[in-house]
Amino acid sequence: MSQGSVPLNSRPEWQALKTHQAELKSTHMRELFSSDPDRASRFFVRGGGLSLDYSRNRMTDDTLAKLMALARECGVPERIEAMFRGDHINVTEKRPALHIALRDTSGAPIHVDGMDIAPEVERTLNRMEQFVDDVLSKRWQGHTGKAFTDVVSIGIGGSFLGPKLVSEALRPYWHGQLKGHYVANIDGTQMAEVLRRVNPETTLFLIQSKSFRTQETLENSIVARNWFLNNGGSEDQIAKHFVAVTANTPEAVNFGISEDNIFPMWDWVGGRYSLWSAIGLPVALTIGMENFRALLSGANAMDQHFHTAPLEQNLPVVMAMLGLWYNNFWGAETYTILPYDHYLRSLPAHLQQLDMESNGKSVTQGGEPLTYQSGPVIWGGVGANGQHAFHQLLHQGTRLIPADFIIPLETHNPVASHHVTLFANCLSQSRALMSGKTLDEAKAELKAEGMSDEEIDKLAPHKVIPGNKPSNTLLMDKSTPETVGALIALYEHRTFVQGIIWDVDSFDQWGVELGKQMGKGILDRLTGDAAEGSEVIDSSTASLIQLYRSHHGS
Ligand SMILES: O=P(O)(O)OC[C@H]1O[C@](O)(CO)[C@@H](O)[C@@H]1O
Repeated sequence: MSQGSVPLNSRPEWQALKTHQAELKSTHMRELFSSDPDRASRFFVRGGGLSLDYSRNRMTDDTLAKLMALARECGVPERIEAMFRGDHINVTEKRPALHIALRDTSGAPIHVDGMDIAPEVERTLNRMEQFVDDVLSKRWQGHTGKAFTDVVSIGIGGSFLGPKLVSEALRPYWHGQLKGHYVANIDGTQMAEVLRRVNPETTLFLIQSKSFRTQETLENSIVARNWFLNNGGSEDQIAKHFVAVTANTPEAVNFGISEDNIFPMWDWVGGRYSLWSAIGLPVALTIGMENFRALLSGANAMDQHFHTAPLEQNLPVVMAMLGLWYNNFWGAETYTILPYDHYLRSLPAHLQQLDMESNGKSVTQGGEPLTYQSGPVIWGGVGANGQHAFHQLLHQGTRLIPADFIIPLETHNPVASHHVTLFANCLSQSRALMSGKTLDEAKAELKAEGMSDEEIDKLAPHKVIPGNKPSNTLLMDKSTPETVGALIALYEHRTFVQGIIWDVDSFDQWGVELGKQMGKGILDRLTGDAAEGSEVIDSSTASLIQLYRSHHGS
């Protein structure tokens, strides 16, 4: 629902933040720390097993109060309630967004249009459990009676990024019986590389597509089926090797998947929020159902926190409002995610889809053009590698890029003194971003090295690091199913809260449709199948098509 007639950026709470930003602009975070020794303990919040130090932000108590006033004015508490109640918060598609229901193990009813969906969620989890158990106990085997050794998951976007992230994040929990592979891309190289490594007698394929209409997934699934049939399998054995997860059972059946092998999805779960559903099957198969349920319960702990904590102590809300502070009041165009944990290396890619597909919008829920910025560009990479690559720009570039540092207090792999060194790297990066180095400090350093005054004057400006670069530090005890679940749920809710303030529909993705629609026409032209009198296309596309066709002699 649109939030009334006063545009967001004309409201008093917004204007107050604008004025406040102008006042705070010339204050360096160094000053904020030196004038306020309790800062770190005050700007610290815990929730769902995670802890957040957000003291290294361009903010004071007043900033927090003003940000929360804006959150209240925009109806954040009411919209959180609406989500948990199952209201149609996805307004353009007229449906709820109830990923929280997938991890609610309380048994309490959750209604979608008057129907309690909790029993269906539990039934599906039990079916997943049975399936995982059948495969792992070798009751469900390949067509020649051999146990499965590999699972190939075919899906793209939300039917790929979430499960892949969680599989990697929970590598220490793999039971080792099954090796997981993911194929998303329509670039045939990915499929070819996977098929080269697996055996048709011992490979299980999971076709993951909510719509069962996604071209990449369908074409890859056809390749997998043909490969199976050309390598010893027969039509009536497909049921032993192909399982689907979809909300579109008729299409999956049409494709040749046995109805018994189809796990449900629901239209009240968005693709990028679906890893908690049967789309998580590749994860459950590699870590076991008990660990998968622990993942759900970690996410549920974050849901409870999000639902009940006051805004000022609400982790997703605090992170959302700080992100918005830089996005809308300080001109930050991008936001970086820096996991200091090798197991979380795919987190930036997952959050990129989660956030950019959700909040990459330019009209309000009521269809009015936005007169302020919505979601930023999300990017990132694993620390400490990034320190030797892109961190230079964070430290000395001209852009303001807020960062989230994410690190577990304990590693699964206590190799030499690596973890404590990694931890030191993480803390020193966020500290360096905050404090920087002044010209006087740079000069003093060079002087101590014995450099001449003339050389110092030339070199010192290059050694100045402005600092005052904001970051959050998110901590967890260890990367476990529970903490990884909570971490992903935290970012889901952070995204939702920002969408509330910007008054966009965070649960639709109409923008991706145009490329899909145009793809068919261009494919027909590339293959020479375009009908007479097809739509006129621009000269750039036409000449690139020509280039491709002449390269292929057509
Ligand atoms: O699960 P499906 O229906 O194949 O869709 C895959 C992905 O495609 C998208 O629609 C974007 O193209 C995503 O929202 C979704 O996660």
